[in-house]
This record gives sequence, structure tokens and C-alpha cells, in this order.
Amino acid sequence: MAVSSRPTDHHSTSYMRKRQRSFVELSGHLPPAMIFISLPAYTMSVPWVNDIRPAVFVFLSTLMCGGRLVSSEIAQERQALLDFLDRVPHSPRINWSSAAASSPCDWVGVGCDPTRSSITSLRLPGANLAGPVPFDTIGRLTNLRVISLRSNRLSGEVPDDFSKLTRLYSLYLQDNAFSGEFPTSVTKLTRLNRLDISSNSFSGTISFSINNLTRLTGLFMENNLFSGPLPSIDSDGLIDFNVSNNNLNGSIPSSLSKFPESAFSGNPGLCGGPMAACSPFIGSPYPSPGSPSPNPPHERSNNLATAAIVGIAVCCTVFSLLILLVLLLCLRRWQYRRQPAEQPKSPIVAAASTQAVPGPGDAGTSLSNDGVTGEPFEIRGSEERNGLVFLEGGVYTFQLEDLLRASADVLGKGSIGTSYKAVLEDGRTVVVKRLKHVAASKKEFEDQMVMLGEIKHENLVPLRAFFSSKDEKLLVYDYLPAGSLSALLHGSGVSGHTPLHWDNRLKIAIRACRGLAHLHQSAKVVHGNIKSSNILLHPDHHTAYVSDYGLSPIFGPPSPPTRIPGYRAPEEIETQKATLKSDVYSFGVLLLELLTGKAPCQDLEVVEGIDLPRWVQSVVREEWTAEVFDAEIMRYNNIEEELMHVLQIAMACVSVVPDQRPGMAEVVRMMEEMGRDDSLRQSSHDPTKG
Ligand SMILES: Nc1ncnc2c1ncn2[C@@H]1O[C@H](COP(=O)(O)OP(=O)(O)OP(=O)(O)O)[C@@H](O)[C@H]1O
Repeated sequence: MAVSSRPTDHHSTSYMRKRQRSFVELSGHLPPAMIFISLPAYTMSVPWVNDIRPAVFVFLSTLMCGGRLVSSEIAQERQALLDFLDRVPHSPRINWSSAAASSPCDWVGVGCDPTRSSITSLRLPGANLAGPVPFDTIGRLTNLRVISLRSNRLSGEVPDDFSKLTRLYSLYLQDNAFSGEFPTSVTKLTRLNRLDISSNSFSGTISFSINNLTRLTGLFMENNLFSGPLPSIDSDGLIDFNVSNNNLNGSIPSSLSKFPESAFSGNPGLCGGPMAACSPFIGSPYPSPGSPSPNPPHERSNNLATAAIVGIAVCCTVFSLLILLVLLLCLRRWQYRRQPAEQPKSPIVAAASTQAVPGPGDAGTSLSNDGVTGEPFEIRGSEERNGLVFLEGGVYTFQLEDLLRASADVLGKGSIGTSYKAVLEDGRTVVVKRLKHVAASKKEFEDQMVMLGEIKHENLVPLRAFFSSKDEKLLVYDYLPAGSLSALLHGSGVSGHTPLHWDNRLKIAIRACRGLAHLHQSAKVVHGNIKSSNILLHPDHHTAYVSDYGLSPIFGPPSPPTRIPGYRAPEEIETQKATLKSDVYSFGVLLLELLTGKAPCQDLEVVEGIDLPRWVQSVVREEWTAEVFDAEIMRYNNIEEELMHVLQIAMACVSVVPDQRPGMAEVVRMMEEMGRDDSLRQSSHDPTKG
């Protein structure tokens, strides 16, 4: 077959697969321009399309470029890229082909505009690039919006012709060996939104011309050798700023004093702002050009007698020590008062943060998407950033643009959409759920999300943010690296099945039902989709968090037909409406799943899994109760009583008649009755305790 005879390159194939998974590209609801971008990525999954891609490219280019084979602009940009690669040592995975029919838009790390007529992004993080960036190579790519050359071994100065990249809005050069003075060429890029030159060897003073970059939201210059005073930087739009670990000195300009101490630490000569107060001898911040320059210290000293200077110095030192002492005391009092009001760190975020930052080679696979925009709107208790609404108590500071640029892996396709693990440029990981077939109006959707965002419980996965436009509905959650109960019990994809002790099963059950009881009682919210893939776990494998709650109202009734039938109560299947009591039924099935280790029926058509309640009933009726339990947990001693107790609770939950099922609070009470829960209750507020 043509497919097998075609030479394949492992790296480019895996890159293309990653491109396919970018959640922006996988849209079924994107604006037409974005669908056009997506098309090449989609087609990669069809092998024969891959074979005819070069021909199709030539044909389309001919059409679009009025008969010319490739537009002259992209041809020049293509040559600039080849010149760059020719002169810079690089990893073999960058296999850009100089063959005439090869479009740069299909090359690893290169992104183009929707008409494929110009190159708009160059992302080569961790690509083993070494040595200086040659002049007159990247500088010729004047249509670039994003450059990411981070985590390489690039050295020397940033070429002057970077100043020609005036359309650039993100420049990531961190984690290289660049040196020389502050790269003033970048201060001509007035559209820059993010500039990261951290972890390099830049030296000298930070140029005041940085103030030309009026659109900056993130400026990262930490871990360099910058010295001298910090210029007064206009920080109105700046959200992220860092100059830590340099050799800067002098007082921190008031415009920057809103940033935390960590943004300045590691500069022993810096003072003022969030750092210790300056001594009266330390000059005011680096003046802006044009402002009268203060007398240099040596001139002043010439005017004073040595004895007077010594006298003044001693007095001032004593005086400043006293002031410092008073300030420290005030600070301690202030911190003491502030402590109880501080937002507790979410255990989920803590768990997520234990996840390693992805390797440099993992990133840089998604496209920015100018097509996804939402009208700004105001919602009480939330913060809107570029269409992305962060809900109350939010712990994230990224923007929609960052999310769209993040590399994304499909975690799974569920009944209501697809979930992606999105790794942001700064290494943070979140889960983005892209919903499909939402029936609610924009207002209803937003109201429901804001209401869900207000629900807080230690066993519920909090909804962090959402995005809503006519064609697109996205939800953002914390990423839980340990995955779901379903994956642990039944194995998932490559990860095989992991044994789960009875103790842990019991703790998971108790914690999940506490989360559900909170939903039902305090928030009066029906979960609507309880199942083991919606019970997410802490790496300790016994702390559980219930996810995906309260989404039913935005879909129907009828509820999405693809919901797993094995968890659905008989009346729910009939009426297509989830209720508090149908949740109890689903939780009963979940308990049976924990007891039996068997997966409930997944699909009514393809017989997969079993009708757990009916199967358990039939086995128990024939007095083979012991056969019900998972052989894996039967290895433990003295647990029979607990097994029977949980089995009874489960069977009560799966009663056919809804009124005969207990309420969720009652289920919690019965589960806690076993007396196994004391340690849980103590530790439940402290995620560090087992
Ligand atoms: N916050 C998260 N952290 C880690 N994994 C998650 C997270 N949310 C979902 N997942 C996992 O991603 C996969 C897909 O989840 P998704 O919720 O889209 O589908 P589902 O749970 O299988 O079905 P449904 O859409 O009906 O809830 C599942 O294996 C789920 O356990």
C-alpha cells in the first residue's frame, strides 16, 4: 500500500500527531478561518491524504497565489528559515526539507497564517540549537507573531535585526546562554505582550527604553547578570514581572513596588518597595531620560569634610537600623493579622504542582487562535481576562491567549465534550474541557458556571474559569496528575491496572460521598454524571475529588445520549432527567464497582461491562455473596464486616424505587458509621496527612 511505502520520520510524525491534538485545532465549531488552519492537521490522520499533501499544497498555492507556485513572500521567509538552520547546529528532529514542494507551513515548529502565505510563529524550544543566532536569518521573518527559542544553547547577542520583527507579540528566549548588553533591538517591538529573556547571561544596565513596550503583560529578566539601578518601568499593564537573581542595586521604583518580594530577591543591592527600606544614602531610582540627573556621590563627598561624613554616616546608620526595626515589627504584626484571611492553597493545586514541568521538547505544538474571542462581560466575583472568566478565589493568572497557545494533549472524549491537558508556556498545567452540544443560552450558561464556581469543598474539583462564545464553550479545571478512579481500577490505555487496597477504596468512597453530599445539601446541585472517571484522585490514592458536577442543566433535558448507561437510574433513562435520587443510584453503582472491581455497562448496543446492580442481586440471591467481591480485596483479613456493610449501603442506593433510596447525607452517615473514619476526619482538612 502507498502508506507503508512512504518514508516516515518518527519525530515529524509525532509532532504532527501532537499538532492534531491541539484543542484549538480539533474544533468542530471554529470560525471558518480556523477550520482552514485545522484542515491540514485533521488530514494527517488519514494516511492517503498525507501522500497527496505536497501535490495538494502546490495546487492550493497555485490557486491562492494567482498562478505562481509559492507566493514570493513565503518563499523568501522559507529561505530565511533554511539559512538559519544551515548555520545553527540543531537537533535532528528539525528536518526542514529544502525540496521545492515542501511548504514551510508543514515544518516542525513553524506556523503560518490561515492562507499559508506567511510564517507567523517559530517555536523551537529544547531543539538543541547552539551558538549565535545569525544576522539576516530570523530577522527576515517579519510576519512572525511568536518566537519561542527557549531552553536551547543559543549564545552571543540577540541580533540587531530582531528590531524588524515589529508584528511580534511573544518572544521567549529564556534558558539559553545569550550575553551582551540588554537587547535594545527588542524595545522596538512595540506590539510585544510577553518578553522572556530570563536565565541567560545578559549584563549591563536594563535599558530605560523598555518603556517603549507599552503592551507588555509579562516581563521576565531574572537569572541574568544585569547590574546598576532598575529603571522606572511603567507597569500599568504588567501582570508578571521578575528581575530576581541579578546584580541590581538602588531603590525599587514606586511603579514596580506592587510586585512581590520574589520578583526582586537575589539582588543584594536592591531596597525599598517590597524589600527592606533603603538607607538615606541610597539614591532614588534610575531617572528617566530628560530628568535632571542627581549629583554623583563622589562630587558630594568632595564638598564635605571627612569627619562630617563619618559623623553623619554613623548617625544615619543608627537611625536607619531603628527604622528597620520598627518596620520589621510592623510587618510581623501585619502578617500575623493577615494570616487567617489568606486564601488556603487548594490541595488540588498542591497535588497538581507536584507534576514535573514538561521537558522542553514537549512544548510548542499549538497554534494561537485569533478567531476565538468573546465579548467582554462583567460577572460579580469573577475576573474577566480577554474573554476568559476566572471564578472567585481563582489561583491562575494566565489569559485566553496563553491557553490557546498551550500545547494540548487529549485526556479523553466524554459524553459532553473532550478534555485536554494543556501545558502553558510557563509550565503550569490545567485541564480544558471543550463542551459540545450546549443547549443553554449564553446567559444561562454563564449563570450556571458562576454558580458552580462558588461551590467549594475539599472533595470537589473546583471550576476555575470558563470561556463562552457563540461557537465555543470551554471550562478550565485544575489538572490532577494521578488521574481517575476508573483508570486506577480498570487500567487505562498504556497504564495497566494498579492494585487498589480495600482501605483506599473505602476512603475514596467516603470522600466522594462527602463531596456529593455537599453538592446536594449545601449547593442544591444535582451532579448528573457520577461515574468512576469523574472521581479524580490525589497521588496518595485515597483522597478523592468529584469532578464534572452540575453540568446537566446546560445540556437538556434530554441528557446527552452518550452517558454511560450502567450508572443511570431506571427512571433517569426513562425521563432523561437527572435528580438528586438518580445521583444516589449512580453512587450506589460506583460503590458496587469498588466492591466488585467490575466496570458497569458502558454501552447499551455493544454489550460491554455488566448491569452491576442486577448481577450483584442475582449472585447474592443465590447465596454466593463472597463471589461478589473483587478477588483482589479478598486477600485482606478482617474486612468481611465492612464489605457487607458497604454492600448493603450500595444495594439501598440502587433500589429501583427512587423514594426507597437514602439521601446522600444519610449515605455519608452510614459510611462513617463503620468507625474507620476517625483518621479521615482528622486529616480531611490537612492534605499532607494520609
Ligand atoms: N481535572 C482533571 N485532571 C486529570 N484528569 C482529568 C481531569 N478531568 C478529566 N480527566 C480525565 O480525562 C478523561 C476525559 O474526561 P472527560 O470528563 O472529558 O470524559 P469522561 O469523564 O470520560 O466522560 P464525561 O464527559 O461524561 O464526564 C477521563 O479519563 C478523566 O478521568
